[in-house]
Amino acid sequence: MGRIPTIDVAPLFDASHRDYEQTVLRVMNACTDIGFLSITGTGIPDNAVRNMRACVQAIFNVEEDTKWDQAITRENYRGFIPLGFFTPNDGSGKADKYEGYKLHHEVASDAPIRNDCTLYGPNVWPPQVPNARGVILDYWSQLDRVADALLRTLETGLGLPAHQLRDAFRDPMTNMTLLHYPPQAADEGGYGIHPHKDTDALTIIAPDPVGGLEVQTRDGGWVRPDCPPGGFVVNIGDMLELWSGGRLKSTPHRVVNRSGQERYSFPYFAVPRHDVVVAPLIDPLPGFDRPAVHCGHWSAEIWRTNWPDEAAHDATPELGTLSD
Ligand SMILES: O=C(O)CCC(=O)C(=O)O
Ligand SMILES: [Fe+2]
Repeated sequence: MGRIPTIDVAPLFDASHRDYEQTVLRVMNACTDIGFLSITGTGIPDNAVRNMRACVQAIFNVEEDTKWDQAITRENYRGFIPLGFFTPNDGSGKADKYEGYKLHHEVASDAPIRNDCTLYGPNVWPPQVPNARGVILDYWSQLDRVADALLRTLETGLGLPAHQLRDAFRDPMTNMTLLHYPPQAADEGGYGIHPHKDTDALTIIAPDPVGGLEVQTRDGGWVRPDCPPGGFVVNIGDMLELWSGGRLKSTPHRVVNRSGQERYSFPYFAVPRHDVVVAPLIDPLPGFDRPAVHCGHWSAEIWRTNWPDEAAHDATPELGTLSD
């Protein structure tokens, strides 16, 4: 344990590929070991990522006032999260050194699913960057395709019925955070993002070449993914850990931007439909005992407890915490 492998996932898009089974095994080994992997061979064109990065830079390259005017609200977790808007939930009171822009799976304002769960809806697209909607939704659909292939891989690897995981992602609560991390001085404490586990099922990130993502090994050290240009970093979140009864690992990670340059990131967080209840689909590992998570309730609690004056209570799902 301790190494983040790079895996060519091209065979995973074709179950009859002669390297399909071997590639499934390699992905499973990474996900049951460190819980992180770098992937190549996704078929995502380089210019989709390049356009996305330019778009994210343009979104943050506006007056500070604009960001506060278009900030997220308690009712709608979409739009800017200006620098220092939230303090981390670890009680330290130290704000993470990033600014963000929150997006969710795009749903039309008259879509029937909004009657079942009010968290669904259209995104707030930044009016200052007119091509943002097109560029981001194009990139998003590419990642939907990659996430689907990875979920099929995990179905195979865990011995689950075909589609058992993938079916949970029809009308998903998948979301994305656009992130801008200003450079941190060498003697400046704190984090871009403090150590945490992802609470979703699966995260996919196009790493910024300036670096800064660090992943905890089981012996407590920190390693950096060595992701080749054009590749993506994938990690298992708490929901897949729970579904797999503890076999797939949700691993703490953090961001420290000591590159001296601006860092931009846009993680895609795959989250199931609102009415999906995540619970082990196979016998849990000995000692793995966690309550089931209702995705709609979980999402609503994430929205609510991000506000520093909102406390978690007994019904708040136990996800993303570092104490096991
Ligand atoms: O910016 C990154 O590379 C990682 C961000 C992250 O871990 C998160 O948003 O959960
Ligand atoms: Fe994360």
